[in-house]
Amino acid sequence: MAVFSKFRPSDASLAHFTTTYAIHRPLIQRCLTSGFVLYVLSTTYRGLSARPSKPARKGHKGGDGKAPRVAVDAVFYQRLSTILRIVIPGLRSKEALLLVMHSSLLIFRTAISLYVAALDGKIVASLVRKEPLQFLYNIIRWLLVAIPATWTNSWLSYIQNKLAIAYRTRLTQEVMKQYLGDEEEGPDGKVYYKLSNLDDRIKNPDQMITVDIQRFSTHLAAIYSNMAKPVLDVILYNYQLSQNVGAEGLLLLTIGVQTSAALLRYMTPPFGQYTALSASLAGSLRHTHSRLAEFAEEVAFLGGEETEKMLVEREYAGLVLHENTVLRRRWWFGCVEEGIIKWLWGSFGLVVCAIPVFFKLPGTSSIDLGGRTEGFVTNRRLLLSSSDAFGRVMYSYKDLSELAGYTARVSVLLDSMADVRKGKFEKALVNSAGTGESAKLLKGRGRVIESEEIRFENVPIVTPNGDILVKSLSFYVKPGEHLLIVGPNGCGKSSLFRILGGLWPIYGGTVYQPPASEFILIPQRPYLSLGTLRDQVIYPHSRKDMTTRNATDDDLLEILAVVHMDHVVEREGGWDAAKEWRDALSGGDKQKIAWARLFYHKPKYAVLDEATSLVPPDMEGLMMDHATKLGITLLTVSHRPSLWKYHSMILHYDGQGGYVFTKLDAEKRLALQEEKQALEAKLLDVYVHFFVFEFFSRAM
Ligand SMILES: Nc1ncnc2c1ncn2[C@@H]1O[C@H](COP(=O)(O)OP(=O)(O)OP(=O)(O)O)[C@@H](O)[C@H]1O
Repeated sequence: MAVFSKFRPSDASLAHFTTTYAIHRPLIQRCLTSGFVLYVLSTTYRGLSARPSKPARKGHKGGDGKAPRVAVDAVFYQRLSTILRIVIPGLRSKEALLLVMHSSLLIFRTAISLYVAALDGKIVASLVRKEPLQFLYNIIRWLLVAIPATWTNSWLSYIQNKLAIAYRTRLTQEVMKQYLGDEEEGPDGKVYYKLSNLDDRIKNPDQMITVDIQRFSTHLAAIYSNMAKPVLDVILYNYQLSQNVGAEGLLLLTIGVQTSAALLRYMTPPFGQYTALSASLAGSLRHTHSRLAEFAEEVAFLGGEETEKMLVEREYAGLVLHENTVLRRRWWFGCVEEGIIKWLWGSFGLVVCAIPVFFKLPGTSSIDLGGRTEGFVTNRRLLLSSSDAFGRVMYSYKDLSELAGYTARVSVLLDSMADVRKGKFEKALVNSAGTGESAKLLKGRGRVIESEEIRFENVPIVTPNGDILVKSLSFYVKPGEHLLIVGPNGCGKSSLFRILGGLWPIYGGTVYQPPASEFILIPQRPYLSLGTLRDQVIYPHSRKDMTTRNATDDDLLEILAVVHMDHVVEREGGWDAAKEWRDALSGGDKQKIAWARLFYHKPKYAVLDEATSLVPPDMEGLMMDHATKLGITLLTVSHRPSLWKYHSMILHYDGQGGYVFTKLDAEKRLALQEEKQALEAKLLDVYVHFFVFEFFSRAM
């Protein structure tokens, strides 16, 4: 029933307006439709462009100790563009090709949906008109269109997942390159060490590299189809709709939808911030668990279960509290969102679909019941798809916020690594570090010069938190002149090796040292890698490196025989046996394997940090003799006097910031030590006699 035609203009001007409008309607339609397209594009652009971020709420601190500043703002786009350059390195890259394929499929799918909407209307119209042949023909078209439709959907999901994997691979490769360094990495490397020891920004790089990068990649791959496709859909469906119901209806619909959408956007909680905080809290929980697994034996012997439980529960409670808060916000937001997107917009749509049924639009011819039904069904389908697409644009803002959260995590990782490589650290310093002479010293930088011998000239020993252990240290080690380093606990003996190994920054003076490949460190608890028994002896060499240097398994067996460990090859199931060697070998055996590693590599210098503390004295002598026989110069930290005789120089820290560097006469020093011990024993004897005498004389 065309109600519109029943209205009679009450005066001439209205009649004139209606006639003019009818004449110019095609132009008005075109203007309104183009205006609509521009409007959708500009609102989408504004929706995606930077907006001022809300300040982080009080008490919401990231697990890494900083309030996460996460929002869809300029910082986010700047971070994202940096990461995009990594994950899509060029227009000819595999990722760019996948994106082009993805976009083409998205357009193809929208075209199919438009065709299906029209077909749906035709099927219902043939039912209303009672045309069985037409109905059958349309059903066959329906079945035929299902073939490309299903094919496209499967391809879309396949390519999206491939994109996620490709992004993840690029990002992981880039991060690993920075984290573990290139092959020719100089002293700028060792980022994996510096990140956790010299900088406070990253608490759990493992979680960031394995979990956060994966989530970021999945979100980034999804966000493209979640945003690009709906925007395209909104434009195409609405264009088609404006042809069917008139652009005027579309204008009204747009005003209604945009007003409610603005309200919805205003009410959207900061999901990006929540995501970053969740990832950070989950990382802390994981870190606490992995520490427990790593130190299980120590905790078990100390009976620390209750304390560990408390620590894990505290981390878990923090995570759950946050997740529950997010869940509650998601719940009410879900209600509002569905109410507006599904129900309110649904009603707007029905009203728009009813326009051509109740009103005869100027410039259109009258249609029968079948035609009206066909128009209604097609328009309704278009509207449902369009509102669904617009809903997805709205939802994608939530996705975009979450992506902002993961982008922030990945960026912090990349930025911290870049800073650490440049020697810029962010670490809480001791109070004294900020004042006077200490502050001046911490601003300085020393030099490293490659040399045959080791020589420190006026080098300060400073811990990563700015504690100055020794203001200016000078000593040298010439090839063949073994150095013994002694001093009280915590005075900086091992720190010296950290400076030598390029792990700690040099704040002054000059360090002369041979390249890192000419050093090997044996700590008290040697590192055993994942891999075979052979890998433990030749670490960090690979089997290929071993073949290159013409070493065979028999040579390795001979080396193991020196440290009385040759029996383990048979006991453990051969050279190719792979297990968790950290648990399979005893403390002393681990030290012997580390010594075997030293004998395999035969470096110029060996740094021994309490490296014989767990082996019997006779074995200790054997190992030291063999090392000197191989021409290895030793830098030894040890509290055992039995090792003195192997060294010709001594560096003695006094624990107060001072030190003595001099020749070591082991015999004289031992004699003095014995004399000192004898005097101490005599003194003790005198004290005991004195106290016994005093006690009895008072008692009498
Ligand atoms: N990664 C680090 N961050 C901050 N301070 C550190 C770090 N590593 C070591 N330190 C500090 O540096 C100081 C010297 O440590 P170092 O390991 O050199 O002592 P040491 O003389 O070898 O002692 P010990 O004989 O007990 O092994 C200690 O106070 C220690 O707390």
